[in-house]
Parts: sequence; C-alpha cells; structure tokens
Amino acid sequence: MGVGKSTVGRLIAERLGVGYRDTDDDITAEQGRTIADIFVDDGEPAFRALEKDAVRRALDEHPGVLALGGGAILDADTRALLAAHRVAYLSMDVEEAVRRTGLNVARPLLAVNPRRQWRELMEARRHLYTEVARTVVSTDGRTAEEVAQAVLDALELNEA
Ligand SMILES: Nc1ncnc2c1ncn2[C@@H]1O[C@H](COP(=O)(O)OP(=O)(O)O)[C@@H](O)[C@H]1O
Ligand SMILES: O=C(O)C1=C[C@@H](OP(=O)(O)O)[C@@H](O)[C@H](O)C1
Ligand SMILES: [Mg+2]
Repeated sequence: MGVGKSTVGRLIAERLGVGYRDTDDDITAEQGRTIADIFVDDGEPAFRALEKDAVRRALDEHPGVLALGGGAILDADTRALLAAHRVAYLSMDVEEAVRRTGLNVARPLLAVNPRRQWRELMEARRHLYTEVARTVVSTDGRTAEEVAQAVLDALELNEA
C-alpha cells in the first residue's frame, strides 16, 4: 500500500508500449463506488471476494502490465495464478510508507495508527509477497522512474 505499484506500473507499461490495468480501478468502475466505501459498507471479506474475481479476469484478459492492490496476495488461488506471471514485489521501509500514504482515507486499512497498522500488515504478508515475486525491488530513496527502470532490468524486459 502506497509503495508505488500503480504509479510504477503505468510507467513500465509506457516504456514497454503495452497496456496498463489496475485491479483497484476495475473494482471501482464495476461497483461505481470507492474502495473505501466498499470496505465501510460491505466489509473487507466482501472486498476480497471482488478483488479475487477482478484479478482472475484481468490476468485472463489483459496481456500488458497489471497493478494489484496490496492485499490481493492474501488469497491462495490468486497466488497460484500469479505463478505463471512475471511478478515484481516493490518494497519500502515503514517511514517511507507513512510519508507516501499519510492519513489517507483512500486506504482504509491505514486510516487509524498507520505506522503500527503498516508494520502488522507487512509482518503478516511479507512471506506471501516473496512467495509470488520473481524479483524484489526496493523503492526507498528512488524516484518512480528509477523504480520502473529497476523492475525492467530485474525482469529483463526490453523497452519498445
Ligand atoms: N518512488 C517513489 N517515491 C516517492 N513517492 C512515490 C514513489 N512511487 C509512488 N509514489 C507516490 O506514493 C503514493 C502512492 O503511490 P501508488 O502508486 O498509489 O502506490 P500503490 O499503488 O502501491 O498503493 C502516490 O502519491 C505516488 O505519487
Ligand atoms: O493492501 C491492502 O490490503 C489494500 C491495498 C489497496 O491498494 P494499493 O496497494 O494499490 O494501495 C486497496 O486494494 C485496498 O485499500 C486494500
Ligand atoms: Mg495502487
């Protein structure tokens, strides 16, 4: 959350000359409401079910760069699907996370005590990110453009 998946994903797609898609955008468009509203109205499990479908559909239909929401990898079926794809895990430290997300109501899981919430989420998830990733790219002290370049290099992707 806030590491730059959506920003960097878009840059990588531009550099490769392919399409960009983001499962959070797909869910928002399909539901006609924000991610925060879905969490508040229906709860996190309902959001995760929508997210699981959105990821499966996007992986099926979309040949370009796909940005996932940070919690998509909580689902075991999603992790299994990702095994067939070149997945980059973008990492950052907690101070950078708080700087980038702040008290951002668009990210409901970080709305209260973001520093502690972020640490707890990462402790629960880090091994899952590592499990699905072909490469881990640190974003600390790097611009989004530098991160995009590091991902292209690490995955040996050639620009258009
Ligand atoms: N490398 C970076 N350095 C500093 N800020 C960044 C970087 N990448 C993204 N950001 C900023 O951090 C915030 C979160 O980025 P976003 O792409 O939405 O992350 P994610 O999709 O992983 O939640 C945005 O304000 C974005 O402009
Ligand atoms: O990590 C998470 O559980 C979430 C990350 C968000 O996406 P980003 O990682 O793009 O912020 C969004 O899907 C939702 O707020 C839940
Ligand atoms: Mg995003």
